[in-house]
Amino acid sequence: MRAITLGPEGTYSHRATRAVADEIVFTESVTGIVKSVASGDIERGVIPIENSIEGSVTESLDALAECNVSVDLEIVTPIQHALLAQDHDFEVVASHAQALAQCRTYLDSEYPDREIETVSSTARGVERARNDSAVAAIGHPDTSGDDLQVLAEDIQDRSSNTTRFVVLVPREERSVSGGKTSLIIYPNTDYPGLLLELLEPFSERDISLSRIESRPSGERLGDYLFHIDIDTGLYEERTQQALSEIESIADSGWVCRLGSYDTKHVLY
Ligand SMILES: O=C(O)C(=O)Cc1ccccc1
Repeated sequence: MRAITLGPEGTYSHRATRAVADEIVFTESVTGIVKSVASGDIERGVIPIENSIEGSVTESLDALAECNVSVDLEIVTPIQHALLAQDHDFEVVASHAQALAQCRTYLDSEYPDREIETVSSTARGVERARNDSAVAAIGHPDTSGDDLQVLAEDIQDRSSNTTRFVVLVPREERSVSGGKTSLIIYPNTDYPGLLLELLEPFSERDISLSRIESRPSGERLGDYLFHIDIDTGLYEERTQQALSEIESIADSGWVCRLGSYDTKHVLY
């Protein structure tokens, strides 16, 4: 099975993808991964979606809002960051925005005067550090190779740092058989109590939400898409009933069923 994920080699996304694919290709943007799967160029895509310290990867949520791929599996994995550099005399810390945010307290207390550089992935930051002694990277300790030192390990702000990735498949392969479901609701309207109304069909059927996140629709200020994950599968009658009720409330907009899936916990 061929899968595309965030590269270059050595990213956390790469490590997660190894659990589901034997052939892995890389690109430098989450949007590019979603596009490759939607167009049928590559069978699977793996993107980071949410982190226990830093929250949602908004680029991922926005790319999924096109609703042209499906979620087939979620991968949950602990993340332990290391600080990597040629030596201690670095001036810049380069990494993915999520990694920098997950280590904010550490950087503020240990290296308050160093410049921060956001790059497209942790592995890209490691590459920067390998090519430039003025740069340190935050990434997985195994990416240090022969030319970088691991200056510090476990530098994330909380010892428990977990990231959730999703495995994407083309829309035609959408599964209804997993135990969790991801949805996007775009009501395209606004009135007092709208969100309450949209959530009641879940509550009435004892369906628990594991996540709700609003993202701007891009249409106008104050207009939102709601990304919702629930703890039931699309194959369940109560999920179908709740969704048809929600569809009639959101009849000026749309409801996207991204798919039902199970969870794989990956330790590496
Ligand atoms: O840049 C990477 O290595 C990624 O895969 C994105 C990411 C960054 C930080 C934590 C989890 C995923």
